[in-house]
Amino acid sequence: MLELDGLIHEYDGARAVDGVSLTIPDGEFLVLCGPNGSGKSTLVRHLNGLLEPDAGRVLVDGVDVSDAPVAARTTVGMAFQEPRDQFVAATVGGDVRFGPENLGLDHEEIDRRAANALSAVGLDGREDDRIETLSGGERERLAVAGALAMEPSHLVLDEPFTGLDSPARERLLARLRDLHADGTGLIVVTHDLRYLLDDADRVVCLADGEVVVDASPGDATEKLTEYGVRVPGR
Ligand SMILES: Nc1ncnc2c1ncn2[C@@H]1O[C@H](COP(=O)(O)OP(=O)(O)OP(=O)(O)O)[C@@H](O)[C@H]1O
Repeated sequence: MLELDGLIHEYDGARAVDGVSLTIPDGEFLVLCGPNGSGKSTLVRHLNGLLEPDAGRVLVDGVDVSDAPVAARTTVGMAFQEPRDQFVAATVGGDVRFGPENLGLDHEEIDRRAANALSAVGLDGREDDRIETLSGGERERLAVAGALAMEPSHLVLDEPFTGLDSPARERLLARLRDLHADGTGLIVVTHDLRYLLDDADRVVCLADGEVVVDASPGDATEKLTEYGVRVPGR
């Protein structure tokens, strides 16, 4: 379970997250939406200790993330919108294998995870490609594959559909549905709900760093348009 308790984050005195409290049960598929600059990326970076709260607490399975950042990073996997700094190896295969290797898994398991993750994002057969030769969209897909390969209990994806064409988007959506069915918690950050609303359990919308909607997808849609979030059929 993930718990945010009165989370506040400021950049040079400007409040990006303004007292957010949320409990996210294991296995929940949560969509986190809101207009540009509403604090979504800042909020999710707290879930695995990439940022430290100015006030409030973040707990992963009851343990404060500040006390156990390594455990939090194993439990909560994350892939970002602009993955420039996320790569640790020179090649696609090296990068996607890096996380599982660090978990000390055996070779067969690492091979299985790497193959599954690359296939989910349509980068199968590209293991030997150098990352510097990938397009922007391919880099985003590789960042998602790196998070998938960790097989974390909670997977956080920040705008994962941005660089994807329609077949790639469908493939990733299918993988997310499978993960959810298998019990993985998903938190997908997006300002465009059109691809996700049918699958999500819950929609949370931020505006100016505060939670303004926290509802089932069916109940949330009417309010979301007020906050500039695209919903199906609108
Ligand atoms: N590293 C930073 N330094 C200073 N201010 C920042 C930094 N990162 C974000 N901010 C500011 O904090 C606020 C929240 O930004 P954040 O990126 O969390 O929002 P977001 O909802 O993810 O936005 P977007 O949808 O545009 O990605 C914005 O006003 C932004 O300008």
